[in-house]
This record gives sequence, C-alpha cells and structure tokens, in this order.
Amino acid sequence: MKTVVFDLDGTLADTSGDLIAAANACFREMGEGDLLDPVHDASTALHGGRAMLNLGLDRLGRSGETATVDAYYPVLLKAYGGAIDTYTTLYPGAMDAVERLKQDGYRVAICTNKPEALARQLLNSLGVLDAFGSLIGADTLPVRKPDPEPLREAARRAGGHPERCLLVGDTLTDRSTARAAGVPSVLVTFGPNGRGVEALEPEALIDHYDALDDVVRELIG
Ligand SMILES: O=C(O)COP(=O)(O)O
Ligand SMILES: [Mg+2]
Repeated sequence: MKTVVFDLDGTLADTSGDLIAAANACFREMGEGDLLDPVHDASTALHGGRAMLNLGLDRLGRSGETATVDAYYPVLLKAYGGAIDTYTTLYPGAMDAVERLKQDGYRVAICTNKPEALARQLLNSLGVLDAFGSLIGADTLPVRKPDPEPLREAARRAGGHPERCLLVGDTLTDRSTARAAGVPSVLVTFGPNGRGVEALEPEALIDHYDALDDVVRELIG
C-alpha cells in the first residue's frame, strides 16, 4: 500500500501561536517578559520547544545555555499541554485532502518531532486523530527525524510499505528525512517561510492542499 505521511507542526496545522505562548510562559517564569513574538518568531516556533528557548536566551545574551534549555523544556511542555489549541488551526483544505487520498486508496500517517502524547492530544482536540492510520512522535522510537526510521515506521504502522511512501513537510528536517529514506518529499509553501522552502530542493512544493492529490500521483503513482 502507498502511504502519504504528514509532518504535523507547520504542515497540517499552524501551531505557532500556542507554542510561542508556552515559550513565553517559561520566560516569564525566569523573571523575563514575553521574549517571543507570535508573528515574527513563528518560523522558530515550528522548529519546536528547544529552538524557541534558545532564541529567547539569545535575546537575553545567554546563548548556548544548554542547562537552562534542558531545565525549562519540561516547563514548556507542561504549559503547552495546558493550552494546546487556543490559537492552533488546521491549514485550509488539509483534512479534505486527507479524506480524498484515503478514498483514492492511500494510507495516511503522521510523523512528527512533537512528543507523541502532545501530538495525540492536539489531534484529538482538533477532532482529527482518528483520520490517520498511525502516528509516530519524537519519543515513539529511540530515534527521531531526520533519521529515516520514524518515517518508515509511520508507513508500516499505517499498513503501508516504507519504500512506497512520501513525506509532506515544512522544513529541512522533513526533506532530509525523506531523502535518507530514499523517498520523495513535498514541502508546503503556506508556512512562515513561504516559497523560501524551494531552496531546500524538495521533489515538489504545494501552495495549497488542493494541489496535493496530483503531486502524490506524480511522485508515487
Ligand atoms: O516539534 C518539533 O520539533 C517540530 O514538529 P513537527 O515535526 O511536527 O514539525
Ligand atoms: Mg514541521
């Protein structure tokens, strides 16, 4: 079975607003103000919790404080889990595309570098968890993206064949994961970096989910 595997943050959903709110809760707990801006720092937010903590510490002139990042990462995850879908929205057409792909006989899966429990919580609160045949998070396996194994395992657990899948994503991590697995990647251009993702040389780009079906057929048949 052919499988279309989706990244979560920045690909299926714009999670940046809630991620930034969680990071700012950490900075307030440090005695600092809201160091990150929901609009300007959206791209960093979509790279995950540690990236946001590092950016805030950079702004305090405290770059490279790994111990501080490690100490506040659980605080961030707790804050995020407490308000995971206040600002988060699915990208337009995402779930329609998922349903069309399923009707056309593809398996659909999720491969994210969000911790699995938070990814499940978010998808559940958005009402779409059951639409996907499998979900692999950052901590589901001993390795995470860009290691190819989470992508392969997402395809397997959805009932698909790991050699006959592709990854829809938004970052270099996704492009590298797919390449390591020897399968194509499709990057979305509706994230904060727009068509800047073209420089990552994915096998295809989509500007809207309406375009996904044709691209999938071209790339994996
Ligand atoms: O949380 C992250 O690091 C990014 O998550 P993603 O893999 O769903 O984009
Ligand atoms: Mg992403």
